[in-house]
Amino acid sequence: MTLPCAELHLHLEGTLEPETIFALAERNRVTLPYADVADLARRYDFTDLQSFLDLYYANMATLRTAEDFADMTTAYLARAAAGGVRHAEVFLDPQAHLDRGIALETVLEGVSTALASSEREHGVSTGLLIAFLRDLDAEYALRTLDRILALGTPILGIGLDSAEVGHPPSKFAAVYDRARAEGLHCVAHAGEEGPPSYIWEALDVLRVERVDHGVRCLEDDRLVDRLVAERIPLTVCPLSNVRLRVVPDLAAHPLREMLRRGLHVTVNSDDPAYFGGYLDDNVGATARALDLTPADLRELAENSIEASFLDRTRKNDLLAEIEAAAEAMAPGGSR
Ligand code: HPA
Ligand SMILES: [Zn+2]
Repeated sequence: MTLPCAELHLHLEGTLEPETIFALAERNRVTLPYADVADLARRYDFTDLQSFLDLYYANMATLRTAEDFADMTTAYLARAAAGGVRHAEVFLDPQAHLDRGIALETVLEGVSTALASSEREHGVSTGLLIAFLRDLDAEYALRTLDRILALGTPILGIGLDSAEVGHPPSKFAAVYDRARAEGLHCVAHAGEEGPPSYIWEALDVLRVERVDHGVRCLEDDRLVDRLVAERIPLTVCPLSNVRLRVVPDLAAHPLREMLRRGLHVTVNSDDPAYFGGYLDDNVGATARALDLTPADLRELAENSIEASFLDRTRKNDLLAEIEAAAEAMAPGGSR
């Protein structure tokens, strides 16, 4: 059994399983360049972030209608709930769909409809983070943000994803200023493939409240000290880091070192359909590879709640659920 927790780093489009991609292709009469599901699954042998992104964007061609976006979101929420997720703050890449000629309204309607019924249907509260593609220009991001705000779709905040190296956070200063002025939360991918200086920029220029990935902070002691002192959460994704060769294998993953150094780390799945597992799979595999203790697992679950953008009351309720579950799992407990 996994402890109740929050998932804070999850790309909805990264939850499209090979079987779903084929089902959507058939429904929308999209011709895929793969012979069958097994042929597609064989291509999930990535060498770096870009090799994954190429396939990730290509497979989005199967998403056409609001129903497709709703079904993708619902399938994720059901699977996440089964793995102990009680709150999810999820990324969506609207520009990747706009660039394929899908209307913003279609994308947002499908996703937000599924998110709105999640608490009732899956017991998972939700928030939507709009991610901007950092390899595209900042003016396009700003235009897209303005259009989303004009539509009035409820959103929790913004993030920055896609190809990191060569696209430092400072490029998006104006976008983050605008989002903050609108009362939105601000997060950004930094220090996945990019250097520690990108994490500094995300903090100093974008003034992010959380850093997505951030594992390369360990190359800079002064940066680690700052992240600890300011209690900035890092949304770490262990299986993603292995599959994108940020680390050689799980046994070499720095998660335990990060915990020991006092960093506010959480475990997340990033793109679970592509990287070999959902949040519970990430926690389980990492716990085995790194010999994490029950106290470590409880700290990770508690961190995920504290690092979320939930209000204090809901955080306290979920922390109480974690405490009860941890006690039930302890030797002599009821489970
Ligand atoms: O892990 C990621 N990194 C950057 N961009 C992404 N887009 C989806 N997943 C990722
Ligand atoms: Zn990510």
